[in-house]
Amino acid sequence: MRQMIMGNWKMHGLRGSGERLAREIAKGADPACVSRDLVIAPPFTLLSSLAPLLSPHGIGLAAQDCHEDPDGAHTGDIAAPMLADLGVSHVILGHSERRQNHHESSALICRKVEAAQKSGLIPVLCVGETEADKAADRVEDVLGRQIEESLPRGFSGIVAYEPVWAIGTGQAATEQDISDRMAFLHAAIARHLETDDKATRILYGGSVKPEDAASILAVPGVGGVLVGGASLTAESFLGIARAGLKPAY
Ligand SMILES: O=C(CO)COP(=O)(O)O
Repeated sequence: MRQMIMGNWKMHGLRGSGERLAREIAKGADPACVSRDLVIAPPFTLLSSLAPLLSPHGIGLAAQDCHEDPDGAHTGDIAAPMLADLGVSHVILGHSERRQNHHESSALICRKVEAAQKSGLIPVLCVGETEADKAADRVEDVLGRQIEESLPRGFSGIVAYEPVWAIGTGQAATEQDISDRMAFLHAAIARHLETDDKATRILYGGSVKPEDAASILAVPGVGGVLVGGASLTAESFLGIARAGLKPAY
């Protein structure tokens, strides 16, 4: 399975700076794209202007959230069909910043995943434990519950394992921890969906940098990485996209 390098720009980028960054990534991306799938998730405001800059280079376009209904009286929200209409290919759902800042429950996230799939978008469902969960030795309980409650039965998409304590802290999880969590998540997803153990691509996210990307991407079971801060310059994002690849460019 091809690995995916996904950049989550979060709430960063005005038109000028966002389009400039997308152009720089697109310019350097073609050789890196040969063996990995690249996807950029800018804020909603940049989706339509980035679509024609990224798609000719085979780079996917992701939104960072969507509403669970296809339309309706929901001031300020964005529906999945609106995203599909702009040429969006993926949507990040259940990111810990939305679970925390917007009190999103796993049940709500599950409905969003279903809405995304119905519109032909590929959901990227985020799960991850907090520092307190880790300290209380309940990581597998928390991850297992998030999988059970956020993944609809007919799930067809990507899962991202993002330990909350690793996000934006500069402290990525260790390779051993990532390997253990990948094995646990692959088994939990397969059990829940009654599929093959390795059928679902699982990304790792949390302080991924160009320097440690090659070793993280080499961990068994890792289907790619979801990158926050280091996706905000072309140099570091492309450094991660190329990490560990033979220099055929
Ligand atoms: O939240 C993340 C990606 O969705 C990770 O963010 P950082 O790479 O900045 O830690």
